[in-house]
Amino acid sequence: MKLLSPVQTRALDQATIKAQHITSIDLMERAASAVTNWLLDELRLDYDTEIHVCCGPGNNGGDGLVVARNLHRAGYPVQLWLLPATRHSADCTQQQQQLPAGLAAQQIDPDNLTTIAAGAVVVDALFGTGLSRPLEGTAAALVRHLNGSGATVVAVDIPSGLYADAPQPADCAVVRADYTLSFELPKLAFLLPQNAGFVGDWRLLPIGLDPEVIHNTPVDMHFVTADELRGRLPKRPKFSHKGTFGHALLLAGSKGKIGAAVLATQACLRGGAGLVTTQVPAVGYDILQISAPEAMCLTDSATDCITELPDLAPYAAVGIGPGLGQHHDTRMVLRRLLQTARVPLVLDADALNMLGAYPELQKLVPPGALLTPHPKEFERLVGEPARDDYHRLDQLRDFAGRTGCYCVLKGAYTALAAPDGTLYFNSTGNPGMASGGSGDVLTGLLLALRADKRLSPLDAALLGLHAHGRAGDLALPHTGHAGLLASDIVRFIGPALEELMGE
Ligand SMILES: NC(=O)C1=CN([C@@H]2O[C@H](COP(=O)(O)OP(=O)(O)OC[C@H]3O[C@@H](n4cnc5c(N)ncnc54)[C@H](O)[C@@H]3O)[C@@H](O)[C@H]2O)[C@@H](O)CC1
Ligand SMILES: Nc1ncnc2c1ncn2[C@@H]1O[C@H](COP(=O)(O)OP(=O)(O)O)[C@@H](O)[C@H]1O
Ligand SMILES: [K+]
Repeated sequence: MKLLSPVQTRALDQATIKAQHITSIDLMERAASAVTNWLLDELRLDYDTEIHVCCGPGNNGGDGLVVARNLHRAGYPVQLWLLPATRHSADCTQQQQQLPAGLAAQQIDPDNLTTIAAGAVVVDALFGTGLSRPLEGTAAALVRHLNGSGATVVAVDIPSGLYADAPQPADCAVVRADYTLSFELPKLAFLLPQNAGFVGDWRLLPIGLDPEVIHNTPVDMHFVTADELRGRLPKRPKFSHKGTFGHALLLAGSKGKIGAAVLATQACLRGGAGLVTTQVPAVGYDILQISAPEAMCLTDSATDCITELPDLAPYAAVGIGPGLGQHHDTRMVLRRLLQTARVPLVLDADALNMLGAYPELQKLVPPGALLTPHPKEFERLVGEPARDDYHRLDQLRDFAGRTGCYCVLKGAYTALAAPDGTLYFNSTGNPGMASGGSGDVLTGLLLALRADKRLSPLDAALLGLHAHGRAGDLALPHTGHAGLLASDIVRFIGPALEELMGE
């Protein structure tokens, strides 16, 4: 799915109106019907629930007016509140004029805000994507009042006061919604941790926006869904053999962190690599051979950390990082690897930390490599803390563009920046995955997909990120959130990949 800017969203509305020979009011009615149906079917409004609909002066307020009208006609006791404003959008004005006689709109008075019961439902239709400055005055007072009420708040399109694709100045009034009901496509703001407390649980409601216009709108950000990836993982041909899918080499582990090497190795095996060889320090030999008998094991001459780079000739891709440690000799191995590898690389964890600590190493990273930092590792990599989540995305794009690498930023909606600056947000995964080892599993899986010559670097990364999160989602019913371990993710990599396999 494309992530559109507010300007592009407006253009899409206009193009839809033109292409479908409808009016802007028709589109507003569609949006409001979708919201009304969600309130009735999903939130299961009760006839005795206290319901407040708060409307602003623009088309977001217009949506709210229609929701209030729909609920009123369906027999629900709606209290309708209007934000005082000097100018209203034409459609908002028209909807106000067409309110049914029995539904009185009341002006919001900042000095006398209505009491809202904790069990009430509030529909926030104050401001949508037309927000042009932080909320102040009556709007800000109302928002703070709503946020302190304990009511269930349902935001229409976007929580009022939140920008769709830019950061807020600190301490602005922004609605803290329990649910955000947006139309057709998600907004960048929904995907960033700093906005989680505002956006709540977000849903997309289809309103028939023109697919051709969406298709033709150029964007540099995507929210990647299962539908878009399904079929992009090639099937395994009948006469395939272990050489067909590539031989992956993994350099991982140090004393006390051989588990990271085990998890990454298991994930690489489950990710479909034809052959997997893992090099571990001598201390890891028995552990790896016992826990991943399908993999071959190279042992380093050093006991506790990796100090030798094997001959790379047999390998289709090389991964380095999980549990590696940052010993001087290990750093020399990383340097040699970066200098000599002619195959796809996956760099994670301590490999990234060493790139951060030694910028001269960073210059050696070959274009096309795949890097998988979490936010702290990414900060070390770029050597500068991000001001906020938006700035961090700018840094991510800049890093990918500057180095020619594919760089991941791990999190709830893991982002991937391609060298051309395009951002892809992953849509799978759950908070049960926020525990040690999940990232090691991702590295192993991505390594397997990078070793498969049939896949482009971009597809390998997108499929791997998706399947990793999906495997976590498939594991969840068996483990619960707290009980979800990285090894559970490994167990479900196979089924997750199977869902993406095409003809
Ligand atoms: N395709 C879609 O997404 C559709 C969107 N519609 C709705 O239309 C909305 C966008 O409507 P508008 O463009 O009218 O935008 P808004 O409803 O957000 O209102 C913008 C108006 O508020 C004023 N304003 C902006 N920031 C303010 C502030 N901080 N304090 C006071 N006034 C402020 C602006 O000057 C402008 O007059 C969407 O969010 C959505 O709810 C639907 O009606 C139809 C379909
Ligand atoms: N709340 C979450 N929702 C979805 N995925 C998550 C969440 N928290 C963590 N993950 C995923 O789990 C992995 C954690 O990686 P990382 O932080 O490197 O862990 P570790 O180093 O312990 O293996 C990442 O792929 C991340 O996207
Ligand atoms: K809103």
